[in-house]
Amino acid sequence: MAIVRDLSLMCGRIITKNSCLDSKNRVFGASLFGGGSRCDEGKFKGKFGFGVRAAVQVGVEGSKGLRELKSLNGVLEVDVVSEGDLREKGFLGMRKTKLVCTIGPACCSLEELEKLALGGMNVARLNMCHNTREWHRDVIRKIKRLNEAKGFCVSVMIDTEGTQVHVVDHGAPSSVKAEDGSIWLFTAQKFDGSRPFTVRANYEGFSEGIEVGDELVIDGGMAGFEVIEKIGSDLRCKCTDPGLFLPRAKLSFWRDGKLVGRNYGLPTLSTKDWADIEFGVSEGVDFIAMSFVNDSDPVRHLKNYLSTKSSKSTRVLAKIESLESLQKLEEIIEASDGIMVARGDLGVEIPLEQIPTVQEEIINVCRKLNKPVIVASQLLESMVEYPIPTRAEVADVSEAVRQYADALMLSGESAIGLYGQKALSVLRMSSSRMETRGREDNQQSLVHSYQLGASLPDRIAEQICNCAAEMANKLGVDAIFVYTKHGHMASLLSRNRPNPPIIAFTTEDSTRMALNLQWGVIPLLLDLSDDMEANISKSIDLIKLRGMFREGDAVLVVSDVTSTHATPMAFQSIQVKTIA
Ligand SMILES: Nc1ncnc2c1ncn2[C@@H]1O[C@H](COP(=O)(O)OP(=O)(O)OP(=O)(O)O)[C@@H](O)[C@H]1O
Ligand SMILES: CC(=O)C(=O)O
Ligand SMILES: [K+]
Ligand SMILES: [Mg+2]
Repeated sequence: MAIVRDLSLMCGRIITKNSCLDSKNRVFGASLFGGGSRCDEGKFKGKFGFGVRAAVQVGVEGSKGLRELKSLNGVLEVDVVSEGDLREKGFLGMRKTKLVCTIGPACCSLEELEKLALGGMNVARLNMCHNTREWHRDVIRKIKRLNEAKGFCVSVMIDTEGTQVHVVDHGAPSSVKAEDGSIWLFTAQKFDGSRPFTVRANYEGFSEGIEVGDELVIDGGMAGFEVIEKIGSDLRCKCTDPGLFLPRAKLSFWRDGKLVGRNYGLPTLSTKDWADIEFGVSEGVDFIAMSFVNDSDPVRHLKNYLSTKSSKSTRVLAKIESLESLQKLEEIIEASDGIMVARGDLGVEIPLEQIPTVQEEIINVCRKLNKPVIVASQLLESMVEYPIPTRAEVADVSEAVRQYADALMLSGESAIGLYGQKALSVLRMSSSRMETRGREDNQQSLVHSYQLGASLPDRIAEQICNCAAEMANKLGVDAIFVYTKHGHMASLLSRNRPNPPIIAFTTEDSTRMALNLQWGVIPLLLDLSDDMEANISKSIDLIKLRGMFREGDAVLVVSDVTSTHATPMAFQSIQVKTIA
C-alpha cells in the first residue's frame, strides 16, 4: 500500500492528500475535498485575456438516489457494441485499435452490414472507384439507418478515385496473361469489341514523356514490358516479365531504375472526384479519404472548401500512396485530419521491402503530430478466398497494432471476399491480443518530448493530457473520462496510448463520429453544460445507472472546457474518482 502525497502538476498544486493505493496501485479510498482549493486562478489572465484553472482531485463517488438519477436531464448515447464489450470484459478489456471495412457487393445488404457492425466495424469505407453513386447512396443510408435503429455508431468514409493511370480494358472481364516475348499495344483510344494484345489506358496523356527503352510495369510487378516503339501517343511494348493483368491494373514507367512520368500534372482531385465529394457531403459522410495526395495543397484546398460548404465538419484524410507524398510527409500530415497508409499503391511506387519501415515511420510522425492513422491493404488478403489467414498475415496485423496504428482496414476481404466477418474477427482478436501484450509490458513509448501546441492554452491542454495518461497508467485506473467539444482533448490523450480506454463525452455528433477512428477512444454523446462539476457527476451517474461500472472501478477524469460566461475562462482539471 502506498500513500499519495503532494504530487505537483503544471500550473497547479495537486490537492490530493493521503489517498490510498492498493497493491495494484489503484486508488481505493481518499480523503475528500469537495470543490477543492483550485489554484493559480488568473495567473495568465492579464497576459492572455483568459483565466486558467487547474486542479487534480481524488474522490470517492457515493451512490445517488434513484429519483435523483432519473431527474438527470441528460441522455447518454452509448453504442451497443462498446456497451456489450464493456459489460463482457470491463473497461480494460475494451479494444483500442479501430477497424475499417471496405463495403462492396459481398457485404452491402442490411443484414451483412449489421453483422459487420456487430463484429466491431468502426468505420465503413466506400471506394468511389467502383460502382454507381446510387449504389453508394443506398449503402450510406443503410448504415445510418442501422445506427439509428439498432444503436450502432459506425462512421462513413468515402475514398476518392483520384487521378491515376490504369487499365480500363485488356480484352477480358477478369485477368489476362502476358507471355514472355509477346508484343502488346498500349493505347488511350476507344475501340469496339475486344482486340487481342491491346490494352486501353484511362488517360490519353499516359505516354507523355515516355521513351523507347523505358520499362512499363503492371501493378508494381505483376508483369513487365519494354517500350519498343512510340506511335503517336500509343506504345508498342514487348513483354519481358511474364505475368497477369488484373482489371484496373496500374501502369507505371521506369527508366534507369527510377520511376518516370508519374501523375502527368494531373490534379489530385478530378472533376469526378469533386462530384463524388459533393455527393458525400450531401449524404453527410464523416470522412473523405483523398487518393494520391502528393503535397499539402489539395488537402488544404478541400478543407477550405468543406469549411465554407457545411457546418458539419467532414474530416479529410490524406492517403499516402506515392513517392512524392513520402517526400512531403510532414506537411501533408500537418494539413490533414488523418492519414491512410495505402500500401497497395504505395507498393507500386517503392520497393516492397521498404513498406514495413515506411509504415512505421508514417505511424510515428502521425502520433507525433497527433493525427489518426489507418494501415490499409492486403492485411488479410488470402481471406478473400480462404476462411483462415496465413500466419504471415496475422503477423502483419499484429505488427501494425504493435506500431500503435489507430486503425486497421479491410479491402477486398470484406468488399468482395467470402469471409468478411471472419476477417473482421481475425483483426479483432489479433489486435486485442497485441494490445494486452502491450499493456502487460507497459511498453508505451511516450511522445512527450515533442510539443505540439504553440499558444499557452494549447500547451496546457497537451501537458494535462500527457500527465493524465501517465497518471492513468501509474495509478492503474480503469478508464479515463474526458469532455470534449471538437475531440481535441480526447485525441491528445489517445496520442499517449494509455492503458485504460478513453471514454470521450461530447455534445457534437460530428465529433463523436470523427473520434471513431482514434485509438482507444470510445466516443459517447451527452448533453454538456458550462458547469464542469455538473457534467462530471452527470456522466458518472449515467454510466452507473446503465450498470456499466463495476464496484471499485477507478476513473481518471480530465476536463478542459472554456466557459461561455461573460468572462471567458478555461477550466482544466484531472480528478480520480473511485466508484462505490
Ligand atoms: N463498391 C464496390 N463494388 C465492386 N467492387 C468493389 C467495391 N469496392 C471494392 N471492390 C472490390 O474490392 C477490391 C478491393 O477493394 P479496394 O477498394 O480496397 O481497392 P484498392 O485498389 O485497394 O483501392 P484504391 O482503388 O483506393 O487503391 C477491388 O479490387 C474491387 O474489386
Ligand atoms: C487503399 C489504397 O488506396 C491502396 O492501398 O492503394
Ligand atoms: K480509391
Ligand atoms: Mg490506392
